[in-house]
Amino acid sequence: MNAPVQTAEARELALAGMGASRLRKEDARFIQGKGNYVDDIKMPGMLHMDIVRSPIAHGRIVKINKEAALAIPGVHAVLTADDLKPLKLHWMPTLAGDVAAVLADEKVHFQMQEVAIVIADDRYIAADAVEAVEIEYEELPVVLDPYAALQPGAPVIRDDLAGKTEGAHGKRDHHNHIFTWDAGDKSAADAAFDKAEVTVSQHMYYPRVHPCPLETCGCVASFDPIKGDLTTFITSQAPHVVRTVVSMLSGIPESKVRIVSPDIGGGFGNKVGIYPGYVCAIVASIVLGRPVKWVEDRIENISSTAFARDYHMDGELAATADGKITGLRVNVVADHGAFDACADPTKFPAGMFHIVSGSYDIPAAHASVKGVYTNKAPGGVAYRCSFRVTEAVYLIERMVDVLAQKLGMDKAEIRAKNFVKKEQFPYTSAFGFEYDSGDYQTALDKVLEAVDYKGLRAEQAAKRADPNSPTLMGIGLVTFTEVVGAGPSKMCDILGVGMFDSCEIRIHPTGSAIARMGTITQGQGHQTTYAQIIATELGIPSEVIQVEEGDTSTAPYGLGTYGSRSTPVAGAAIALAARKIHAKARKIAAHMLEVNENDLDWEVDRFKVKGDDSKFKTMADVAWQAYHQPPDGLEPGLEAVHYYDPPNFTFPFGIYLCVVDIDRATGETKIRRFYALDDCGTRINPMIIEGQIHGGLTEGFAVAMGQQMPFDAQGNLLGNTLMDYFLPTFVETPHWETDHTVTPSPHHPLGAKGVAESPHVGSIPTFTSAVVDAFSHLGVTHLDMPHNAFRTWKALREHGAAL
Ligand code: PCD
Ligand SMILES: [Cu+]
Repeated sequence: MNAPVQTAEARELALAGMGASRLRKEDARFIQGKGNYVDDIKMPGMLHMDIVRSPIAHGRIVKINKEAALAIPGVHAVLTADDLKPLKLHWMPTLAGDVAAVLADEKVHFQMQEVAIVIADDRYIAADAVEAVEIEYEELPVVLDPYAALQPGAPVIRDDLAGKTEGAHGKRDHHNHIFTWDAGDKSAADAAFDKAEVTVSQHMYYPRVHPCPLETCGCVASFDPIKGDLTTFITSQAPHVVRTVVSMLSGIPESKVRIVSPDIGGGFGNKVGIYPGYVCAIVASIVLGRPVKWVEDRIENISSTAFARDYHMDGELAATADGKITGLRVNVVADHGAFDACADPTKFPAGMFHIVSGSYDIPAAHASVKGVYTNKAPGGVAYRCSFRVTEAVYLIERMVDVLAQKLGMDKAEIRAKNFVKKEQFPYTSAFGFEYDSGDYQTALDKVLEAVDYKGLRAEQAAKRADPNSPTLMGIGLVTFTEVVGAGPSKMCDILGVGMFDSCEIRIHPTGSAIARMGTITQGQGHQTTYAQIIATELGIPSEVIQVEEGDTSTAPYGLGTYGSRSTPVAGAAIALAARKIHAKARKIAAHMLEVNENDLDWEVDRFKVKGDDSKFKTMADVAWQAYHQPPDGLEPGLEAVHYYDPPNFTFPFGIYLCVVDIDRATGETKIRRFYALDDCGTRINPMIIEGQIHGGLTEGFAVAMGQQMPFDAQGNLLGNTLMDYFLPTFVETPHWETDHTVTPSPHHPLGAKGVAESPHVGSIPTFTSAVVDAFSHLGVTHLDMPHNAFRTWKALREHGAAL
């Protein structure tokens, strides 16, 4: 009997390649508790580190007494800044061009700052020893408000910068001023405002929040005193960058430093930076010659590792009387805490904030961001957003609503009127971004129809007409554009290393494969989706393609995973590495079939001789040949490496609509409906995309409806536990409806754009838009987040709408 003939479609399905909702390969180990996280790593002779932290937000260190701590049995060392000084490691450079104290040097600048470390036999002894370290402080006045910090007589936060009038990003004009960064054309924007028929302005505060991944930060550092090798397992979203920085700081050749990011329990930007704890654990391992583990607890994570946002924003729009936007002006005061430790591409101290013109064709625009020091923890990371895109999208979407309100126009109508039109792409914004592709109107129409927008507005009007309605109904609409995939090396670097990414693929003789990339999954499912790209490109089933990331000793150099850059950058590298292999495979197949390369057609998983379906060689046949008997003149083996430097960012977009019902008696807000349409170009795994959207929407819900990091007057962070800091569970999380359109990126080899951050960036202003919409008939133009029941109830009272 002949073997069953499989159609091309059947063979394609069997590959589980691009477009397939392939189940996550990583889940088999995660759901069985077989993940391997930093805290699962145990090494022979391993010691444990814990950190002594400042109880006050600002003060001088008068005295540190280690005696009692050192006397506890099992304590190996207590180290302070003075111990790090001879190694010049008591301060370290930050990604933003500032320096940050590794251990407080004479002064503490924020509550919970790292002051000393204790290394002991186990975590419990270390914790006891932390309590036993005696530190005397002389308290200094605390400044928490960035506007107050810029007053002439404000307390000096950074004594170490005394007299420095120049920072990493230009002039400093006050002792607490970090930088002022401008984008766009100020005089053009001013001229638009001078001529405007209508102008609106709005102040808004985007609160300080924390990414709060389930797994906190930590590492296991192991220095081998004999070989001089340093291996560190670390919760890092950018292991290669860590290797470079560790080598630069320690003087150990980069070839002797191995950084491994094992499984990571969520990153969300929190694991991009290099924290004092990592540096201290590495130093401790070098000093003691034994492996040292450090893992933060939840309170340490929320209070001291990177926060996000904390932007005080003023927006202004100029427009014609019929709603065409003619100008945009934005002023931001950015609270960076005590050290400028923002994680942004080097040349962008406010990240990609200048995407602030959004999805709209605005002819003249200017934005200015002023970074300020305060007595708070440093950070400023891209919490599920590609470097301050969240703040930018929030601002423009709020402003367009404010303008619509002033003009009495519908939210959807004013947006459609100002969209960058399909035929305008590639479109260069007033800030200089070249938007690669988009089709906003099609997406908007789809959403408005899906939710019956007219019907919703009619229902809202009826509710408003009824004075006894128990609820206020609000409809939020946001039409956002993101900028992800940092980035072209000519624009984006981290500490001088261009933001390219990489992929290496090796096909084995029997036709299975291993592939390694410079990115690192933290839950996104790269092991599943990357294999799908290779499967489609090379005709090898996803199932036999092993994807490995995160070990600097094996993976090619890459800049890591954040800013939704993996698909736009590494995803392209994967496709192009696969195409190099494909080109070689074609030569081998031609040799095997004794035809010219040009006489071959590629079909799913095989090269076929043109016009003769019976003559073909599959990729598996070719792989065997490559190792068995390659054609003369061709080297054996079948592998390729590709480093991809994107020509541009990608610009995914989305249209989100939210309906809320606010209880007029309690202020409780029910999310009745949330409809999210996303366009990320070519979709690799629709199921994973949907999961990413659900996760990002849930995090957006958390930020908009509950997350905040309030401080008391002394600088104590109130609410640094999960009792207080809002992490929605299944119980609080609304039901999400998802939809999509597909507008491929013209410059990406697969047409794919990043997607993971879109739902976060897009949803937050949608919630605010909905809540404010419920109050808009009362003349309310804006309400700051979080929209928790208490704050919303106060607004109901203030505007005479409470029952
Ligand atoms: N078109 C397309 C796109 C995409 N995709 C898919 O999806 C995902 C994603 O992707 P993307 O967008 O590219 O991104 P990535 O880079 O990878 O990632 C990153 C992100 O991611 C997200 N998501 C997530 N998830 C999880 N689970 N976890 C985590 O952690 C996380 N994180 C978050 C964040 S925050 Mo930042 O860092 O802040 O900046 S950024 C971020 C993957 O898997 C991929 O493959 C597909 O399929 N298609
Ligand atoms: Cu961001």
